[in-house]
Amino acid sequence: MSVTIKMENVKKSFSRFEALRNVDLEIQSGEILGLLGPSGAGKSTIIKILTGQLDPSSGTVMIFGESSEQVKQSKTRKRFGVLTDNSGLYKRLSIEENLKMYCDLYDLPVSALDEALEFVNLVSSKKKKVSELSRGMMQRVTLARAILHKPELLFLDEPTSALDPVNTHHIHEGLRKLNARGTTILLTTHDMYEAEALCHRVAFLHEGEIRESGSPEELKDAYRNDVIEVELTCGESHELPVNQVATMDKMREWAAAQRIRRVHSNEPTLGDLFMRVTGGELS
Ligand SMILES: Nc1ncnc2c1ncn2[C@@H]1O[C@H](COP(=O)(O)OP(=O)(O)OP(=O)(O)O)[C@@H](O)[C@H]1O
Repeated sequence: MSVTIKMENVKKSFSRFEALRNVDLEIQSGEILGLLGPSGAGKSTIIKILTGQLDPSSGTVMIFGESSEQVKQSKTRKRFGVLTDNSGLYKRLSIEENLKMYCDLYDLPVSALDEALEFVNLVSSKKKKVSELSRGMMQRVTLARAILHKPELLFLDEPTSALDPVNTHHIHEGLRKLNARGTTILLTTHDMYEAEALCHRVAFLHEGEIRESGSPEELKDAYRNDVIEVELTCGESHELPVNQVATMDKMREWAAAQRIRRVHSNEPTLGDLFMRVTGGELS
């Protein structure tokens, strides 16, 4: 595995406000990394810096082994696909006409358009004008545009925030397939289920700093409190340490008297970790 993205000591200030304080982030090729954090944490700022829409105030940013300055001058940007909230679509044109323009720009066959529309579940709506689309449809068109040229690296700023569960599932399947074909993906999300379902690694960003990173399993292990919660039929609830003889004795006693209603493992969710890392500022 090689390193696709490397950010070292990256700071970004807007006037006197420090949006990014000291970001170190590495993404390996073939990885799906989820950037999690409350509103205003700096997630979009990181994506904008990586995609050349903003310059960092200091620090180094390397993508495919090139500095962010070199990337701006080279053809490397064609290796990216980007989805941000800025759609850049022509409202008076249809979905198909908009995407056709991008096919021409990237010198792609029209078959690429159909494949991308299939990916976002919009084949039957391709004649619709962009001005007539719902927010979720618009989001899917911008996603189709981002993957049209089969990029090696995909930046997705909240890719499913406006989607219903069926389309979210469809997009997740598509992203997994793209990743299986080798696409590296950096996505931001507020949806902890999405993070857990899709990401090999997650990084928690808070107040412009990465506070924790690792695979969802590693992070949950690190924060696990080794207790089980036993709910009894009388309504009482008891927390007991796992792997202790006394716990097993108690469980045996309750089981013999048929007093156990439910047993919970108390494994923390990514949502629990988010709350701990960010001090409970869910957005
Ligand atoms: N162009 C700008 N000028 C001034 N401040 C900015 C600018 N862009 C972002 N900020 C500030 O930087 C901080 C980080 O913003 P950013 O958009 O990166 O957050 P975010 O984590 O993506 O939030 P959200 O989840 O709400 O999209 C915020 O406090 C925001 O107000």
